[in-house]
Amino acid sequence: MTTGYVYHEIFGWHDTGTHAGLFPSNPAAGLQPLVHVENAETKRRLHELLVVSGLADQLVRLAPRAATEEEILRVHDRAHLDRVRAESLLPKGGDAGDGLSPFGQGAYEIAALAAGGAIVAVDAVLDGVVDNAYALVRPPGHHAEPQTGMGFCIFGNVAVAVRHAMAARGIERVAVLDWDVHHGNGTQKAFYADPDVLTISLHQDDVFPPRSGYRDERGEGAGLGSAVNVPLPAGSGDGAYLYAMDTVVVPALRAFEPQLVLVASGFDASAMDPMARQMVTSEGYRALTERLLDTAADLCGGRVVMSHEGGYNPSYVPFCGLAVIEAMAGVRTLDDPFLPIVSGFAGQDLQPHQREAVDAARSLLK
Ligand SMILES: Cc1nn(C)c(C)c1/N=N/c1ccc(/C=C/C(=O)NO)cc1
Ligand SMILES: [Zn+2]
Repeated sequence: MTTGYVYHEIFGWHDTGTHAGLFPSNPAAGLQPLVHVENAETKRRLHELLVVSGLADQLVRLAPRAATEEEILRVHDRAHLDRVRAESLLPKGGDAGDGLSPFGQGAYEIAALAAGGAIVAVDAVLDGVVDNAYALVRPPGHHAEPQTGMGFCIFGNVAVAVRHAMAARGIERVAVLDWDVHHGNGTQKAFYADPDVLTISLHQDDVFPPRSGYRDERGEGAGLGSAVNVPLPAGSGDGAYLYAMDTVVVPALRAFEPQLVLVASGFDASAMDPMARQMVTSEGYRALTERLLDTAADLCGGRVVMSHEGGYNPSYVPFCGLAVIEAMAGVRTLDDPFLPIVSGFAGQDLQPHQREAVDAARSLLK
């Protein structure tokens, strides 16, 4: 398999600051300047592991380009784009829109490059230059809604790439699988009334955005049934995620018959992530990827494009990302040294209450 890879050092220059919008340093209250979880380090370390493992040499390097205004406006309102661009001109930057997502000067150009990176990956797959592709972009995008950024996201990278595939490349049906541990609310909202875009989100139940990603969020109007949500209980590990993949995601994809599959690929469902309480291991991510690729091979010539989202443990995200991209390229390089620890956690296998949660989601499939 030939796998495309998008990365650019400037993604590491996106400045998310030291206050996360709500927690400015306050010595009298014991608050030190924050090390923001959404920082460059985790993505840089994944990139460097791809290089050091030798896997990068087996990937087709794709240079990102900036998404144009027109491409961003296929998903976002003019007001959102203009506000981000205006605040991005300020020396101290601004916020993506929810007050929790600060950014520095020049963030507009970096966010446009992230969305454009996902577009470049889609074009390389649709042009047959590569079989599949991974866009290691930053800032993430899956929380960004048409009218506002949110949860560290400025523009909906995946949503912009979906609209590009449909408007500029004539693709008629696109499926998005979001395995980031947080609900893919932005992508869901962009296509909630669109029957030609299937959005599937696997996420820890009710973490972020608050009260978002419930099973009964299934789409609206012509789009009813085109959104699938699988909220999973805290503590869900490889067994629960693979059961959800096998009994909900794969059947939904087979029924929808997409011509292209995008993945909002976050690794914050991992067993070592600070932002949630799931237990997925690198081998769990590898198995999820293999199942997805097998399904995509049957449905759409294996056309799968992944765009990086969350994932905040700088030691473990690299090995989770390595496992996914190895599966995409069909090779193995370095073993995950943390695997003996995390795979040994009690409860990695499917638990009754997790089976019930997945079965409840499956019962709502159209
Ligand atoms: C709610 C709420 N209220 N307050 C006061 C705060 C500070 C709240 N959470 N902020 C969050 C919590 C989690 C994320 C995860 C993003 C990600 O990794 N997505 O993939 C972003 C912001
Ligand atoms: Zn996340």
